[in-house]
Amino acid sequence: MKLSVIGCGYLGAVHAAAMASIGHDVVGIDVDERKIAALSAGEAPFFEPGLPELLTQGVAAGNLRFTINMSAAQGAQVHFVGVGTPQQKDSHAADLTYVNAAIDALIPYLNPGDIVAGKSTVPVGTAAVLAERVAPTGATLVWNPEFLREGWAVEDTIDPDRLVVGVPGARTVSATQIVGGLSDMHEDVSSRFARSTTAGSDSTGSTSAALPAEGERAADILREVYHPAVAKGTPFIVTDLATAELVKVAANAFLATKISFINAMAEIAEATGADVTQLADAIGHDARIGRRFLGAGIGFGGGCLPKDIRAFAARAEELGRGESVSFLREVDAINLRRRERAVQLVVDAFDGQVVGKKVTVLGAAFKPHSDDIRDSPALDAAVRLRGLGADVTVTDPQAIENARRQHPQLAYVDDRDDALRGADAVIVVTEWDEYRRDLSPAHASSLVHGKIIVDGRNCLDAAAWRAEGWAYYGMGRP
Ligand SMILES: NC(=O)c1ccc[n+]([C@@H]2O[C@H](COP(=O)([O-])OP(=O)(O)OC[C@H]3O[C@@H](n4cnc5c(N)ncnc54)[C@H](O)[C@@H]3O)[C@@H](O)[C@H]2O)c1
Ligand SMILES: O=c1ccn([C@@H]2O[C@H](COP(=O)(O)OP(=O)(O)O[C@H]3O[C@H](CO)[C@@H](O)[C@H](O)[C@H]3O)[C@@H](O)[C@H]2O)c(=O)[nH]1
Repeated sequence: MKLSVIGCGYLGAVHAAAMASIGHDVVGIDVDERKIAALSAGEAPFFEPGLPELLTQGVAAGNLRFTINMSAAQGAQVHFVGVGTPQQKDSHAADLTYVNAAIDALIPYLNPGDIVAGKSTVPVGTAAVLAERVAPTGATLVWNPEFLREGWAVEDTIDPDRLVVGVPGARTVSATQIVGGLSDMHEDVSSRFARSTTAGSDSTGSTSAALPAEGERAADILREVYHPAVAKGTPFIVTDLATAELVKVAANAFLATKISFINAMAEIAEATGADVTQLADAIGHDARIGRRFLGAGIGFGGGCLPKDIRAFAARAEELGRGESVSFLREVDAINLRRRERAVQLVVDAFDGQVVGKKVTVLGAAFKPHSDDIRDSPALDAAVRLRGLGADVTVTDPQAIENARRQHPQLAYVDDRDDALRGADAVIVVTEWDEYRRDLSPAHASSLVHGKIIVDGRNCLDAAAWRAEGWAYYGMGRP
């Protein structure tokens, strides 16, 4: 199938390459000439495991190309839109400038019957407005939110844990509502539901939707796009536009809440001498809770969770439902307090005398396996420590170039051991294997000047570091 992917950043470049790898004929379009030049040469413009291989393969095979010309979208059957939706400069709301610009630029090249599939994370209600703008072209707008994690983006795109497609006119109804006869839906709903499930959606208890023809056709086309995942039984959930938009922000709100919950427990643990990592293990054994995303530490960052919870709260306010998600403000506040806490641990380790102390910051990316520094807790800590007068050196296996561009005032060293040499204190803020697994306390001891280590990710073996004579400080653990 011919596809276009508009916006070739962390989401779009991976989406384009992944779609080519499953056999589609893909053109990726972006306004950033440098990015397009790199991608066209088969090079990844950012670090994402597995992406270089897919790019080389697709570009060489001829079914993956990149351009800055929107006219290249003409003739594609599905147009994915994955441009950025950052936080607005002067508010918590999402900035939709790029989405609006991309749709406006695409409209002249749409043919009747085309599908425009929004992938950007947008405030609920955006898709309905865009659908009206697209409608005169005869194309159909659907919303197909993306759940990939950076660092696992290729795998998550090709083999997602679920696919969600919001289509126009759909009213979401659950199988139980229909089967149990509890629905107040129109009487022909069951036959339409049966049609949409036989089209391949539901062997998994997924919900589906009562679809008018346009929505049903759009859902079928998206099933064809994602054919390998659909064939292996990946839940394919068809909803209305608003539900699809909400699914995305609700998922991120839940993940952020889970992290802030455990970080709130870390605060209580700090006041009581308890160990939040043991607490997380213990509650995580309850299958209803689960251990994943209970990693207490310096908190969440990145280009998604922080801005998405803020945009969600801002949108809820606009809808007059601010109080429904007012807890997200607390989630945000807990998260930001952990950054302060990590910095305070360093300051306290020096009895408040941090001025002029050499502090090595291990990590700059917002998480390992990524070079993304958007709203990175690691860099936030580095900047704060420098602001307090420490002599800060930052190292990271992948993110130094991005970090230097954003924070040129910080000192950067590529090599981990060079960065550690002569340090008065070390703080681990991104749990790369290089710091978590491959750095032994004995080796670190041979490099540093002072044996103080702050474990901002609770990723080190506290006993092992202490046994080597280090003053070890974790986040919510003794
Ligand atoms: N990064 C992720 O892990 C991820 C996962 C799921 C959803 N999302 C969402 O996807 C969207 C994109 O995120 P990202 O991380 O890829 O951002 P990004 O900043 O890496 O990429 C956005 C790209 O869009 C391009 N762009 C901007 N305006 C354009 C236009 N008018 N036409 C064509 N291209 C244009 C930019 O040049 C940039 O390359 C956001 O809404 C984000 O919330 C991201
Ligand atoms: O137990 C945990 C897990 C994560 N984090 C931090 O949380 C942030 C986000 O991590 P993660 O969710 O793995 O990264 P992203 O790549 O930003 O992915 C999130 O944001 C994407 C963009 O919306 C979604 O598609 C993904 O499903 C969602 O996980 C990072 O700073 C992590 O260090 C913790 O502090 N503790």
